[in-house]
Amino acid sequence: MNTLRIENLSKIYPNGVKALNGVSLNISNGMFGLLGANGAGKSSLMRTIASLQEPSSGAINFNDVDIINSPQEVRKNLGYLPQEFGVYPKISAEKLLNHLAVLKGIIDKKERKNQVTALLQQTNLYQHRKKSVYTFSGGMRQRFGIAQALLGNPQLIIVDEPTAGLDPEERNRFLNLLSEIGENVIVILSTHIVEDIRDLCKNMAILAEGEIVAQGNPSELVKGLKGKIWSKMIKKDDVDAYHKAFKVISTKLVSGETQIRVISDSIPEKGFNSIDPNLEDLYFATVQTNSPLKTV
Ligand SMILES: Nc1ncnc2c1ncn2[C@@H]1O[C@H](COP(=O)(O)OP(=O)(O)OP(=O)(O)O)[C@@H](O)[C@H]1O
Repeated sequence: MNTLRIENLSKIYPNGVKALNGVSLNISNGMFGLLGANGAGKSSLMRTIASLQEPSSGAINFNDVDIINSPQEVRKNLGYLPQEFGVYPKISAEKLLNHLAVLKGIIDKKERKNQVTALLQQTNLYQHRKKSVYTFSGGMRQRFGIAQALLGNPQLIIVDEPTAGLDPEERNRFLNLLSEIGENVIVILSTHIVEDIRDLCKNMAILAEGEIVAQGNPSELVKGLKGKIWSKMIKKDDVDAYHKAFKVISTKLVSGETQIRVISDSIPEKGFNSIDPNLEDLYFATVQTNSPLKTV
């Protein structure tokens, strides 16, 4: 079992932006979802765990080794799919993966060939191996990104917003691939898409303005909201008034009408219906009230 312990991590960039503020997390094998809006600090956290940048303060231990003082410990165990993978050279996927395997230190030629072939098959790219990656679709590129991240059998895999821009079929295929991998290693999936986390992650955290505002098992966290989420269909013109009167967590157009969802310990007023909370409610409720909700 691999363990990643993050304690009281903060990151202040030279321009004074405090991107992370006292982040503490315990992560073990399986898929861990990190949910947060744009600018919440997800990439800052991912880059710091990947030892691409140092934190301003705090500690990170991977399998009980301090990886801020010994970054090579995490680097040799790391598979990283950054948000921007950069420009692909005009060589075939197979050649590029082989080249990346050399860079990752897989020097034995036979072993390298075996790994490259197995990973192209696992990511369903084997039939496209002779094509250049820059001709690939978004989904194929992300699958190639995972193939390169898996070179060298890493124990810690970090994927930063991997599903943005993928069509639903590719997104499904990609997420299934991740969950297969996540059984025996740590996979940290950073995303602003609630659905990416709902079905796949046994543990998650919500990051807002550099702080962890909720963490735990997604369904346990959602259970904590039971009986507290109320909905009502209202006129579009009344939205502002409801925002002033109640803790509105979301407003949605449903068949041309406006549905508001409100968080409240008891019925807010006549006409509201109690509804089963979902992960999206948890996300909006937590980010807006910013009150830490924790389960053990
Ligand atoms: N190298 C940097 N120098 C200065 N500020 C930075 C740097 N990188 C990120 N920031 C700032 O830190 C904050 C957190 O950014 P970060 O990219 O970590 O968030 P994010 O949750 O990954 O968002 P996104 O999904 O938009 O990438 C933002 O205010 C951002 O502008």
